[in-house]
Amino acid sequence: MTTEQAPSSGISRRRLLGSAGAAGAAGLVAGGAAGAYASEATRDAPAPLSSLGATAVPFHGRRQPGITTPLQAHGHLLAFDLAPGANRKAAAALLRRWSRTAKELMAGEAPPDDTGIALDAGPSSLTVTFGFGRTFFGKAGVEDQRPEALAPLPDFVSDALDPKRSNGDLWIQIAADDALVAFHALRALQREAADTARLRWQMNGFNRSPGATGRPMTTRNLMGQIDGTNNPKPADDDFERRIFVPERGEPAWMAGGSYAVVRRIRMLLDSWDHLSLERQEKVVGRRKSDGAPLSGGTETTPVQLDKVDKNGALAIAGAAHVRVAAPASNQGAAMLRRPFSYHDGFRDDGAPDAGLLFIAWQADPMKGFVPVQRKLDLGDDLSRFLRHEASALFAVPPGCAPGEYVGQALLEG
Ligand SMILES: C=CC1=C(C)c2cc3[nH]c(cc4nc(cc5[nH]c(cc1n2)c(C)c5CCC(=O)O)C(CCC(=O)O)=C4C)c(C)c3C=C
Ligand SMILES: [Fe+2]
Repeated sequence: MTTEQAPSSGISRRRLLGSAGAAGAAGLVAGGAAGAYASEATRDAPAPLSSLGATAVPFHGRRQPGITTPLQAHGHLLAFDLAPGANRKAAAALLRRWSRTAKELMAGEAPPDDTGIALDAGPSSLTVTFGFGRTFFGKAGVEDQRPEALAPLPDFVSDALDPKRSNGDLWIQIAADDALVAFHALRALQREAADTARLRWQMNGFNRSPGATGRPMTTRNLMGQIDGTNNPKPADDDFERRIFVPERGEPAWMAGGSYAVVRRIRMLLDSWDHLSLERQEKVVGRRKSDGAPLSGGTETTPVQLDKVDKNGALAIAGAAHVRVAAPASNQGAAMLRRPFSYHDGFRDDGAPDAGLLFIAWQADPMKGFVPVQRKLDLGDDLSRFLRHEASALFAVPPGCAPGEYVGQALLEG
């Protein structure tokens, strides 16, 4: 992952707290000299933010934030449909509003008419990422600009998709290390959709909070596995080529952008939890405790798919998830997986409605998600414990420069 995050120098949202917040703080300590001193201190010199709160990710840049940004603890995925009659001009105005607000919120600044939900907090690594779904282009009158890569994903045998929670004209991924900061952004952006776009679906997810483990670690999913180890790394020679559309790519407005495949994948946790540890590890091909491949070594040791044990059996079984999903088994197909776990209570049958909001980033879904999912669909031991319940594909344009908005080259090009 990149190191694009930096502690923010600004505490502008906290300064905006102003006298109302200070009066509240004073109320807590009213009644003596110490109280007067505390209220003065609260107004003029707020305590420094923790590094978690102070960390800001830049909104402007070559890439949109939220793709190579280290995973945050809280995520919201929102899909919108354009309202009837909303045309290209209205869509452009919406993207301009959304981009301005995203920039302010990511810097820890309060937008006009602020709801106050995130008062006191710093930017907390907030990222906001915007994408366009296949159905956007016809409605906005820019059909000729629709990328070929946005062709509908093929059907997969294991699909049990809910159309109401799939697809969408516009997509926003919001993520932050503070739950209130993330919800604050969601509320601000949803209010700004106003009459131009209506919410189609929303999914809420989470990851480990920074600082929860003794040292920084790859996150775990709800099956208890360390998940994300063998992701392409920004330092890899072919990282840019695999994840981002090349500068001379087609269509021109997508150069430097990426494609996000979003799948809501429910885990059959009751069945999974009944498997022995040995069986669980065989299904994945890695140790549960530390994520080390069953072919030996530690978490980061390269997987040896041809390694055999003393009995001549493959160390990583033929249908183990890491074998079937590996680039070596899929003519080099690779994607950057950047998921959130989710838990939406319990189903009528008593099973947890929980799993993974799987988000895969790639330069071309036909060279990333599609071939790998086809292979998994046919013979992956892990798939027996998964249900793909919703699916979407979005074109995520490159980042924008100060004064511009995301998608400007599409909507004004
Ligand atoms: C189509 C792509 C993939 C889907 C869908 C998918 C679902 C899924 N995966 C896990 C858990 C793990 N996946 C791991 C590795 C891994 N998974 C994919 C692809 C999909 N996974 C790839 C390309 C890889 C890397 C393979 C390799 O090159 O070694 C792992 C191992 C640790 C890691 O490398 O991240 C785990 C664990 C779940 C739970 C899941 C659906 C809910
Ligand atoms: Fe996987």
